[in-house]
Amino acid sequence: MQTAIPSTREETVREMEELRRLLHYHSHRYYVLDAPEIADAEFDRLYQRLVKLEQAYPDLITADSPTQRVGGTPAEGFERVAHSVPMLSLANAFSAEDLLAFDTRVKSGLDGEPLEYVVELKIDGLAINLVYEAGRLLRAATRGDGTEGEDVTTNVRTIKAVPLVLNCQVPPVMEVRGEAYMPRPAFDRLNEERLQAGEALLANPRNAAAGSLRQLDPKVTAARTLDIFVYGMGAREELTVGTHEQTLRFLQELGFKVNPHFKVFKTIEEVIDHCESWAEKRVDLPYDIDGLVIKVNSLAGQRRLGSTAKDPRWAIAFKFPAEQATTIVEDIVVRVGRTGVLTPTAVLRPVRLAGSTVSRATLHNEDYIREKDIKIGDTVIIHKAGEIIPEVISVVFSRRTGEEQSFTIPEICPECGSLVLRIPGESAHKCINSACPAQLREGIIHFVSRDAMNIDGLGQAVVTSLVDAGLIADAADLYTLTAEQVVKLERMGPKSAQNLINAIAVSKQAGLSRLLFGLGIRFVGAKAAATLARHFGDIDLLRQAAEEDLTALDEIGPRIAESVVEYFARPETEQLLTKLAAAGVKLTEEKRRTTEGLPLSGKTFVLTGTLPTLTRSDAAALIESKGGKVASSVSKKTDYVVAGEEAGSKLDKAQQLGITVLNEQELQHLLGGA
Ligand SMILES: NC(=O)c1ccc[n+]([C@@H]2O[C@H](COP(=O)([O-])OP(=O)(O)OC[C@H]3O[C@@H](n4cnc5c(N)ncnc54)[C@H](O)[C@@H]3O)[C@@H](O)[C@H]2O)c1
Ligand SMILES: [Zn+2]
Repeated sequence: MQTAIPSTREETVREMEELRRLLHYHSHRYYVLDAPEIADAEFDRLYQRLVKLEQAYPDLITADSPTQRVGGTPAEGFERVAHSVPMLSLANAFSAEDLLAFDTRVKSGLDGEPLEYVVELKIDGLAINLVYEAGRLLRAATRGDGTEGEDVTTNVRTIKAVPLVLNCQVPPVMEVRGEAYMPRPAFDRLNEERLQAGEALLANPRNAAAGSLRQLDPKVTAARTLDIFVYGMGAREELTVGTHEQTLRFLQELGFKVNPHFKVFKTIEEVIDHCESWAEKRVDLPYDIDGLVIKVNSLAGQRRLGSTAKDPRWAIAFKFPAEQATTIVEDIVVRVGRTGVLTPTAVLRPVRLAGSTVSRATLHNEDYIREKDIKIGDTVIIHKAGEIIPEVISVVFSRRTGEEQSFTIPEICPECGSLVLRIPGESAHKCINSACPAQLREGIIHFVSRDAMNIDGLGQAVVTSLVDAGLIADAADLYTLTAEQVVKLERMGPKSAQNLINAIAVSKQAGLSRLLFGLGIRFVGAKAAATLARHFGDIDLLRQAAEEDLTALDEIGPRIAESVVEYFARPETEQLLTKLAAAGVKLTEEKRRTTEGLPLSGKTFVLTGTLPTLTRSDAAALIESKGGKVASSVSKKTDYVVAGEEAGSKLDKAQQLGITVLNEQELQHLLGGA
């Protein structure tokens, strides 16, 4: 999509019309049919584009523009209900800068009055308005277009967390608002059942929740295990609370389920830190959140700020980088892994996803491709959560043209030409050649990966060149490489060669747990590796362990134990370990790490910009080895900011907060000349 404003007015008019048409179409699919065709991030991009054009040409804003209206239209089949207080949407913030701008707007709206923010999780479900009369649930409605929603009372009654009668004295009429959602386990179960029944899978828990609440048969809703968190009130007569926080506590006392993770802050900087911290923590929640909601705490302040036609000025939604995106499968290629298994991979038209550009997604195996019916040329929705490689979750069948091509696993290995066989009883296909060069290469790629030895600068391309040039025949050979050898590789300058050698040297201290994982012992994942390392503390003790010593440990089952014993009995393992030890690679692990007594214990560092010789992760490893902590964003709790070339907003912030800024040399000095 273009980013510049079109040069002529006619072009702008045309683009705006097209955007409105697309946004209406997709809103209908999303809000009314509960069957989106594109990922939310793509919808948001189209929407932001329209906002930008409307800002440039305010006279071209039409009353029916999606930027002027809330949500969708109520669906057929339900009674319509008018909301006594409109149910608005929320403006979005996609970055710290957006939150700072929100803070500035709020402060000027309140003439600089002292201010507090309440930050809540943004549950990814759908808004429900609950009307209580004399303490009894009278009606429940969806948001609809904000003015009128659908009457879904009978269905909402099946949600156990919705109190039908309230605990104590309440005003004669009271409206409570909350988010109905489907917990992740219930969603996975539902999709599993649909898969068995040959029905279309639901795109995400939000759409599943919306679809479940809008069933004409309440028995279906009841079977779907929905839940609700409430977060505010609509009409609120005769209430004495003065802040949003008090409202939440009051609702809790009345017997409503309020999400426990809300917090009050005095500054926007603390709000930003808090929001960023949830980007990782959220994967541990049993339900989906798509961001956090920041609200002005004082209700008087909220009233003073008021609302636009679409959203309140006293609140904003901070959205995480998108985890889903829509793109096209341009090709399907096969990669041979370190165990010889062939993994089909989709080559995608590059697309932004969860903060990075993605051009590949795993397709796991042939059965997976069949099940999802993925073809070359298909438009697909892809998904990425946490650190996991993106996955294709579904095909947008309505975009099929008939030109798409089916894919089958090749019968001979694309790397060595040997025969490929399907492993009996599994869905995997495998190259039968145990000396297949792909296996060595992939083994090294695994060895240096982030959760293993974590060697920066050793990506796929460099490893491939090293293997192809015959410079390494096993992982231990990495440690005898010299900068002179490395610099001869294609696209390798003297500086990056030296950086690579530094990073390899740093990895010698990675410790037993990372090493064990990096060795790629069958069934030994990062977690089992950590358990083994913590328990044995030394690779020699682990090598002598019998299967029953291993299975005695929590989390180590017979399959892992058998595999570990078999691995250490191999002569080539013996050889490899001898070489690693000779190279000075650490083969032990402190049984428990404590930072007490270390020189940097209790100090928090933030790294920004490019340092002259150390990569970020090497610098972090050095700091941590001296007991320091490395954080991702600058706050008042930061002790030092280490800044290199092209340091950005973190450096500005450090200067604002008066935090000590170090260059690499000063850091090295602090580390004791390390
Ligand atoms: N993929 C598509 O085709 C498509 C189409 C239309 C809309 N969408 C997506 O829908 C979203 C826009 O929907 P929207 O207008 O409902 O806005 P929104 O969902 O971004 O924000 C408003 C809603 O947040 C919810 N919410 C959750 N927790 C809350 C809390 N603690 N306090 C207050 N509200 C809370 C409420 O339901 C409220 O109505 C966007 O993410 C957009 O990408 C996608
Ligand atoms: Zn092969």
